[in-house]
Amino acid sequence: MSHRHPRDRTVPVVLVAGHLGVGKSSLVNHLLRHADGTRIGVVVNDFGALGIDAMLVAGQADSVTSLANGCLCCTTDADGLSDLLADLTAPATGLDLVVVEASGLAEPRELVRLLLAPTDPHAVYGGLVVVLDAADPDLEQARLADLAVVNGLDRVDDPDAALATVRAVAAGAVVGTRHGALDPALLVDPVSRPKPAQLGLDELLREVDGPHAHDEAQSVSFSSEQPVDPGRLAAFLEAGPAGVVRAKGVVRLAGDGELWEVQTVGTAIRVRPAPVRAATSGARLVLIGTGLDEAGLIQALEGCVAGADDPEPTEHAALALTRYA
Ligand SMILES: Nc1nc2c(ncn2[C@@H]2O[C@H](COP(=O)(O)OP(=O)(O)OP(=O)(O)O)[C@@H](O)[C@H]2O)c(=O)[nH]1
Repeated sequence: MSHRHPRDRTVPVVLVAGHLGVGKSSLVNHLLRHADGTRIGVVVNDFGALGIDAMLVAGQADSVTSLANGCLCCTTDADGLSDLLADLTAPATGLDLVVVEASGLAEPRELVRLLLAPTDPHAVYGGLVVVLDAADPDLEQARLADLAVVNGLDRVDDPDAALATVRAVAAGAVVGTRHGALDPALLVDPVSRPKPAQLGLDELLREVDGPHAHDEAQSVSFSSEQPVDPGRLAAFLEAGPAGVVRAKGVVRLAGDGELWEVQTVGTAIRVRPAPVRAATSGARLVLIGTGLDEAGLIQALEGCVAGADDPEPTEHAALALTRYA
């Protein structure tokens, strides 16, 4: 995305929700510690609850704490949220991801509605992450999630059974964690920035953070010289392919021949006209997640490519996908 004009730059805003004590702060702290070059803005309603490591904190001004690794942490209540999000996603802040920890703010559903309000040109909805207790997952919340994080797998006898219970009801992606150790790459593309010669504080903290290492996100890349069938691609994305947390890329649609940018988080799909005429006659897609069946996913995507035997697309065929614009 770095080739785009700053006006085009959008920052995903991810909402983290879940019951009291389920591991939301652990997850947010893990993201901050493992941010590497990615600049994360965190919105909480109380710094104390987050308990950011003192070592990570570089400076504090009123309700904003700037962390030594370029991340920012802010406090607000629900009323101040939209103004704060507009500030945090403004190009001048240089943030790559904003995470809103929902505890105590409001109902997750309300917040999603607020985040989806298209008032801020730089913010894009990055998905609802619901943290669940592996020992007693709230299945109602699991249904709402774009990404359900089943945390506390170290505290249950049968982690696979805990994951299967959630997978049975979740529409979006499901990932298991211990101590909130979620790979940030599941939420945002890693950004590499020049590193100082010294170890950063986040790196130092990570050295002592060994047991909470995360399962690395995987990616599967697909490309085709031929355009895709919008209906089949939409059905593939809507089904929430197993293990896929995010998908992104550009696709040319059979029929109208237009080029679209596609981004998904769980089963939340977003498309927009590709901002740059990307040099593809067909499709380039990357699927990001855990436990991916590469061969199966490639095969499924090959099935979305328009074939010579397909009937002529109707005038409205593209709507199957472009209705998400
Ligand atoms: N054993 C174990 N403990 C965990 C795990 N995740 C979090 N904890 C501990 O559980 C407690 C609560 O975790 P937090 O991350 O503060 O939970 P929270 O959801 O942010 O809590 P609230 O902000 O109070 O809603 C802390 O003492 C954590 O260290 C886990 O996967 N396994």
